Amino acid sequence: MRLPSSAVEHGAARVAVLGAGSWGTTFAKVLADGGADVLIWARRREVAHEITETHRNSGYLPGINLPPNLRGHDSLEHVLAGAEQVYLSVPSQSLRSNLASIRDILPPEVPVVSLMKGVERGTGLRMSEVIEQELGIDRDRIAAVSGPNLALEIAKREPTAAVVASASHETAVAVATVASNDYFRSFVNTDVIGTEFGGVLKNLIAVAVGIADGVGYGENTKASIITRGLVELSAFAVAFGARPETMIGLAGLGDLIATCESPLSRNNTAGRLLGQGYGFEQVIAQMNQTAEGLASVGPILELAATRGVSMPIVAQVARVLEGTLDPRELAPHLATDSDEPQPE
Ligand SMILES: NC(=O)c1ccc[n+]([C@@H]2O[C@H](COP(=O)([O-])OP(=O)(O)OC[C@H]3O[C@@H](n4cnc5c(N)ncnc54)[C@H](O)[C@@H]3O)[C@@H](O)[C@H]2O)c1
Ligand SMILES: O=P(O)(O)OC[C@H](O)CO
Repeated sequence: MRLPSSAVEHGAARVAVLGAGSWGTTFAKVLADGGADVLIWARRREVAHEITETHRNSGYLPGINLPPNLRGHDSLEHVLAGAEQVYLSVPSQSLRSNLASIRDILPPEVPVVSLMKGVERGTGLRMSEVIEQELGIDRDRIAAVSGPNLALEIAKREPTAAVVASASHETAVAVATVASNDYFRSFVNTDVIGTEFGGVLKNLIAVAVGIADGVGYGENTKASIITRGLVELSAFAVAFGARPETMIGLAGLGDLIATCESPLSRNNTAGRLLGQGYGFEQVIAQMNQTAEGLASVGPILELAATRGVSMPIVAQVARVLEGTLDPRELAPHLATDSDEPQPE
């Protein structure tokens, strides 16, 4: 495999980012601010044009100036040609169809990096699994980035850390080398399962915290949901092969704190609207950005059932979404299987 870190040593790495929403654009800025020569693919020509000509993506990152070494284009062929690393940041449910469009034009051997935090409805597959399946590439070429990474804060250069996970340590290091700068530090690990599931599951707990917020409950309720949520997400991820320590790292606890505490979080916002009494369809209509948690609830509960993992908080979120549980009834102490006192 080509190791792009060498490209950094000898000059700017040429990287491609697919998806020009808030995270794709912010991550492209992270890469560009780290010295890479970045081309970002936008579905809409006017967005690509705005990025290149005015160094803005005003629909997603209002008030943020983008660097000149970040340019936009609406042609996948153009963006991928010559890329040494490829980053993917489209909504999780659209990943598979987007991969079908790049399968034949992906440069050989280059790392493919998921920036996404969802699982695929219908299959329950993590994004790296969808990439492996749809592109037919070796898993050593695939990496996933996750962590406490609220886009707008990072776009403003607020210091942040993330973790790059790959089955191949070399790939993780190559990606982390390019995806680091003076305000964004990438750590590495080889626990792809834990890193990806951390990003997916914290979204669901953030919806629950948002619901509690919307109802008007205070800090005790939210802290209880976050703490019990960490137990729940760790039990789930470990049952699927994650390392326990990953779940208390940046991609687990770190992201859980950021997403549950921030009004910038779309998942938290969606939960708050539910807690205020809006129905699922009304919430969807009010969201103009992707809240991955809403689509992940079903597949996560299906996966949990296959391994006998109890997920009381996520199950309650599902019931609020389907309208069978009053948001005021959501409670962090409820267990799905027993009313008897449980060990913490
Ligand atoms: N925004 C964040 O703070 C943040 C941080 C970390 C990870 N993420 C993850 O990044 C991923 C992308 O989220 P985002 O925040 O950029 O979402 P977004 O809603 O801001 O942008 C999504 C982008 O995908 C495009 N898109 C929509 N449907 C598409 C389709 N069918 N095919 C191709 N492109 C399509 C949209 O036009 C838009 O450019 C999600 O999995 C999210 O969980 C987001
Ligand atoms: O806005 P959210 O809820 O998708 O969260 C954004 C990031 O995942 C936070 O790390």
